[in-house]
Amino acid sequence: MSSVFGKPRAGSGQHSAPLEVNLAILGRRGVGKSALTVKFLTRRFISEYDPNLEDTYSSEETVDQQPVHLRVMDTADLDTPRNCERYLNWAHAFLVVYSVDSRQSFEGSGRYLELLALHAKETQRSPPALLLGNKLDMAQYRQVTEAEGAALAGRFGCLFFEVSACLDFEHVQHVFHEAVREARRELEKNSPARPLCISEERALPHQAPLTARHGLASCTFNTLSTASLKEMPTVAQAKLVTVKSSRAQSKRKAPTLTLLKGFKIF
Ligand SMILES: Nc1nc2c(ncn2[C@@H]2O[C@H](COP(=O)(O)OP(=O)(O)OP(=O)(O)O)[C@@H](O)[C@H]2O)c(=O)[nH]1
Repeated sequence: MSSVFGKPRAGSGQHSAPLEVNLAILGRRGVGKSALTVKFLTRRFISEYDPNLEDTYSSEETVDQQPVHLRVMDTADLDTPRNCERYLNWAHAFLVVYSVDSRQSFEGSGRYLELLALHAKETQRSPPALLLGNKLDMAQYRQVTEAEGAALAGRFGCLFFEVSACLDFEHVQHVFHEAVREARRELEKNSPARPLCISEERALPHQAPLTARHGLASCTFNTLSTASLKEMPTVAQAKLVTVKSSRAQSKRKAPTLTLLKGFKIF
């Protein structure tokens, strides 16, 4: 009998379980965390919603041909980081957002990056962060230059993008997928490949060989040694609601979003 566990199989990537990635979006109020999240999930720019809701959204993505179950926590920290454990211990990657037309929000993003760096030092675990300067469409009212954004990102060793939640979807999607790639790199780095493996032809100690006990002409006894499971982060507490956008309802093939609390989707 030949064992297949632990050995790469042709095309196995297509049917493998999706990679689970938790992404938290941080930043001061009004920088566009919700607008970016909704843009990514629905391709739409939504300008109106309840700013006090902290929601976690779930979306099935394909990143570099790999299925990914992505959870996005759109945090609502008010003006300073509070009760941060809920996302610090949960996220595999962070998007730290400021608005290019707000110096105050830029300073706030620096504080978030410091918080993440401190947490990484304390826990010896460093989920990647990406710095985003949002509202690029408001560039004429800039209070933060692109060079300043890049310099801050450089100080903390993170990727940097300027985006706009109300411009093209592809750019916003690219940023979220980059966050998935960063998270994946970090997850792979921290969990060395421990494949499910089968060692063949191995008899159990203190037991007669299976062939003898059952009188089988030929039998291979396989010992299954399972991969040790990585400790799973606690999933954020939230109410699960399935929401279909009107476009999803009108086009049967459009993706259905599983949202944990609803935006107003028009
Ligand atoms: N022009 C422009 N406005 C944006 C953009 N992103 C968000 N906004 C607007 O900025 C305001 C705040 O956006 P939100 O997405 O609510 O910001 P937030 O960071 O989630 O804010 P809180 O929920 O209060 O933490 C809203 O009026 C949005 O319509 C953008 O890229 N460009």
